[in-house]
Amino acid sequence: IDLSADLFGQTLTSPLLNASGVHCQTKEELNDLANTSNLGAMVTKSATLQAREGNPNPRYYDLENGSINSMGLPNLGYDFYLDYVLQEQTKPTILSVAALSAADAITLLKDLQASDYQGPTELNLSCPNIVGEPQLAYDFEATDRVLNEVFSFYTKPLGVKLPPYFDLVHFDKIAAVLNKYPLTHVNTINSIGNGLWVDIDQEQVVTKAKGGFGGLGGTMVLPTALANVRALRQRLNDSIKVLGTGGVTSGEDVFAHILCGADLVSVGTQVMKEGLGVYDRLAEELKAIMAEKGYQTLADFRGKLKEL
Ligand SMILES: C=Cc1c(C(=O)O)[nH]c(=O)[nH]c1=O
Repeated sequence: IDLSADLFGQTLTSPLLNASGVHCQTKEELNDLANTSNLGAMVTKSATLQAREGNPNPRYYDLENGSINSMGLPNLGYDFYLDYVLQEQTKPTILSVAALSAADAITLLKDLQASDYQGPTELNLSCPNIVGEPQLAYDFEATDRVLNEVFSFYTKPLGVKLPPYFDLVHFDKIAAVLNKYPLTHVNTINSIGNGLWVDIDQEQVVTKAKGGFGGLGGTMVLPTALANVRALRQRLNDSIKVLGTGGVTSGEDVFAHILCGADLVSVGTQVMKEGLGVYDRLAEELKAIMAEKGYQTLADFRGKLKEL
């Protein structure tokens, strides 16, 4: 059984990654990822031009069937993560970047274009937890404008992190925009934005920022994640890879993401619940499913979801 996968020309021993934001903010956390078996590649916490504290605590809450977070984009700043991927990287790494404005995104990517970094970058267009800021990728015209300007100068490998869409016309619209650009990949989904959890005993919300509204992850988002992976795979040019993120807690979930078309699969909430050992479990479970079904490689079943 062969779990190898390709990350923009780099061969990975496993198709599994961490979801940006989970266990990837500090040097210690990034080094943990580098030393995690069955984690084929890793993604940094989305970096902004300036370091950020993020939202006040409580800002992450574990739920029976997932998680809710309003972290607020805490990160050590773009310079730290650029230095990490240039100097410290030992495992294939995707540099995730974010911006609070289109202007900041352009500034950051112009600097990255001028830097020695030649590796993959992921532009996060979907952070749901910046007070007062919309999730850019829900504005199709704005997304088109930003990507048009970015690709007027950026020539290195670049993908985007997308929010979940919930309307087939929206899948058509975002795919029509993305297919205009030489993107390496889309990573779908980010958390389902602006969910709300209620603590019945205390009769109050469980996270502080935005009155308790936050991004949802974990088991509860799996059907939405699978739909977005499938819909975008069906609509995007073959040259654009799909990284499936959302709701993975078992080898079956990894299998489902790949069956829907995912080239690679990221895991977030379940790492928060189970720790980095989850990757060994998921790899073993996936291999057992493949053996049971007579599949040797991921390509044997990738994208082959049958309809009725
Ligand atoms: C980059 C900010 C994000 C955050 C955050 O830092 O609040 N949480 C998410 O679920 N997704 C994000 O994209």
